[in-house]
Amino acid sequence: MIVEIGSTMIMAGVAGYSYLKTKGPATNDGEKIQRIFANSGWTVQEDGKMKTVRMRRKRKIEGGTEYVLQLPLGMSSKEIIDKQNVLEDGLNRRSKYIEFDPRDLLQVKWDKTALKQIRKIVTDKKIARKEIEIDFDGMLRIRVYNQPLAKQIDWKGDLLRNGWKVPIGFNRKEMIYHDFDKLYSLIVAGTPGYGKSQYLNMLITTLIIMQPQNVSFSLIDLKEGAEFNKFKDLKQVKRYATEPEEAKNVLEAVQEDMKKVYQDFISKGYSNVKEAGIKKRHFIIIDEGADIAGDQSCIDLLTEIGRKGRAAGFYPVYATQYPTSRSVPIDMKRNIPTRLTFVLDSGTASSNVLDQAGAEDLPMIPGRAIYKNVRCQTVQTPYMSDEQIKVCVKPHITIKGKDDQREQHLDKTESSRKRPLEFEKV
Ligand SMILES: Nc1ncnc2c1ncn2[C@@H]1O[C@H](COP(=O)(O)OP(=O)(O)OP(=O)(O)O)[C@@H](O)[C@H]1O
Repeated sequence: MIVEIGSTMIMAGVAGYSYLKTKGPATNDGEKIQRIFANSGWTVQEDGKMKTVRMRRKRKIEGGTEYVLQLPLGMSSKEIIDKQNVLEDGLNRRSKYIEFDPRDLLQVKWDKTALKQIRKIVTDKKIARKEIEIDFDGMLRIRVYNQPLAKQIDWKGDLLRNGWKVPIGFNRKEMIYHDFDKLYSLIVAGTPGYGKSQYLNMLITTLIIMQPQNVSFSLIDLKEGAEFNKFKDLKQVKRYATEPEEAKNVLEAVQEDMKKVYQDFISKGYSNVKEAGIKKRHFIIIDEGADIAGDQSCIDLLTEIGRKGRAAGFYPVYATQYPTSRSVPIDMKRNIPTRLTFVLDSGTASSNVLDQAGAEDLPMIPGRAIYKNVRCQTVQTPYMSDEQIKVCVKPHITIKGKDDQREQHLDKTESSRKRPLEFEKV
């Protein structure tokens, strides 16, 4: 009986499949992509004919399929990348009828649970949402993933690396890192509640664990100290400000320090701290940069630190909830090309940070972000709990207050201190 039901369903499935293939809606993602291009009017005119993309190749990748398409002359890849959501929605579109690919029957074990298994396949298909990534390297590459990225990646000691490499996020294949000694600074943006501040906390803590003797910070927390308060008494924190007026003083002091380091290695005939063998690095971390954006002198200082700081080992990390053309000015972007953007509320906000749309279409998952280092990648940033942060920074708390005390402590050796957690560096 079960066998009879099974064979009838397979026959019906095969017949239905052949019909849909020729007449009905597109049934596989490659066909759907081409159909979306045609239906959305993504075409150009050439010799009096309408031309659209041509599918050149497809290949299996981890967790999905990559489609490689050739664009006709005159079609802009940026416009397509900006409309990524149209492609993603098209690939996730469900018709009213139950979508069932006859090939799914091959997974079914034909016993008394067969109907239950079929129901499960249909339900799984209903709730699964495909995610895509688009790139252009002369060909348009559309990667379609069958499963979404993990919703949480917990921070663990094995994420630590040598040097100044800090984890950015998991991109489905691996954890990707921002190497501050190569890429220097970073702009971080994101609507409240999606992980921007948590990321900054993780970044500070990771740097302290990795380089307790060599790292120092100027922390500017314009959320009235709500975020960086827990770090202010650490010996690595050289300066700390919570008001825009203090922020300017901090930036001026950083500029002075930077000049001294500069003059020091230049006078010895070196062109940067790496060549000079100087191990110290200073991070200027600003949470809610929009609050100083109205003060042009602060923006000018920050832009100069972004430009000259590379050679001197002074690396700014500038974060904002409101990425407008004022809070992320063009000069700053020119000097800080690498960006990390969590969910944003509009394509305009996304363009202000990434120079392209996309962050407004990220799923509303805390920690989900786009990292742009030349090309954009969607990542899930590592989650470090407040408890983990407390444990890791506790051994570094020192007498609070004056800068000279902090500096003195910075110069002391670390040998007598126990590391908060033992981690293996890779
Ligand atoms: N990487 C992450 N993975 C999983 N959950 C996260 C992650 N980052 C943050 N969260 C969760 O989201 C909440 C909000 O994060 P966070 O405070 O960093 O947001 P925010 O964008 O900085 O907001 P605000 O700008 O108001 O500070 C956190 O309390 C945490 O529960």
